Amino acid sequence: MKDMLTPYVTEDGRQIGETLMDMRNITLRFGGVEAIKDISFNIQEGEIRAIIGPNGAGKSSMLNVISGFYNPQEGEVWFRGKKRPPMKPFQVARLGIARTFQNIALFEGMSVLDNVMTGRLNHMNAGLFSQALWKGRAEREETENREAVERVIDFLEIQAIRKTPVGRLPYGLKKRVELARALAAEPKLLLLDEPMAGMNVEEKEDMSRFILDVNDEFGTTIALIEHDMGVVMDLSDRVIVMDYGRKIGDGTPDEVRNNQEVIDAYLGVAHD
Ligand SMILES: Nc1ncnc2c1ncn2[C@@H]1O[C@H](COP(=O)(O)OP(=O)(O)OP(=O)(O)O)[C@@H](O)[C@H]1O
Repeated sequence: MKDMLTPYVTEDGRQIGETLMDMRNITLRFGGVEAIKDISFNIQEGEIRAIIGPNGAGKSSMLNVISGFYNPQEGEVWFRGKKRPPMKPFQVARLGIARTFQNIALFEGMSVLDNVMTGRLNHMNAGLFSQALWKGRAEREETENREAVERVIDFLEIQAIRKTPVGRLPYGLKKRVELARALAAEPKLLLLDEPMAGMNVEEKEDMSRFILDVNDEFGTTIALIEHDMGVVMDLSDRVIVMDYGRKIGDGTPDEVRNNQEVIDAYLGVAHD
């Protein structure tokens, strides 16, 4: 296997950079349940990195550790060359990590535009007091936020529904709006929790295209959990396979496909 810790160029010519996120010996427990058992892996700048595994393997728990929803009992989280102390999710978001959720978490009564705008909250620094003191700065910030939101709305081709309340949209479009909101934050690392869940074939194709375009055009590094194996193998540069809280495989889609332990886990071979 090639040394993935150094920058490399993918088969489709994308430049992958240095390590962006480094998870070192992570263990996460819920009471007596070890959801993550001593797992290490890295995510390199520009990569599309998938986490797969059977139900209950610990995938969501891992995404929740990355996004600060859970702080692991053991191990270290390194981001952009610095060890990250235990943090709250909003602090992690400020570092440049945005996410979408398995069950869509949008404001159903609000328009698409307003929902996407909430993705800019981390960029809104001018409080009421400073707005009064430095009106110019607050106005500049407002313009920047509007422009960032409009860019994302154009990019994800949701201009036509920008005024529509999210509650009236079909499922596939809601998922796209959620992606838009995460992207509006201009994250360094984008976490997608089952972006294709519940979608039909056409919606999955659209979502795959948008994920690839986001990665290609914005250079956003992406980590995703996804159950659709075809999608995972097509989209990802490298795949981590979890089973019962352990990491049983890590490598390119081909390496993972040919890993006997991974094959056994998916075929349901009994554990000792
Ligand atoms: N908040 C929690 N409290 C207690 N146990 C939990 C909690 N969250 C997850 N677990 C347990 O941790 C283990 C891993 O769960 P997790 O949801 O991370 O798996 P998963 O691979 O994402 O599963 P799925 O594919 O079904 O979403 C499971 O045994 C689960 O019951």
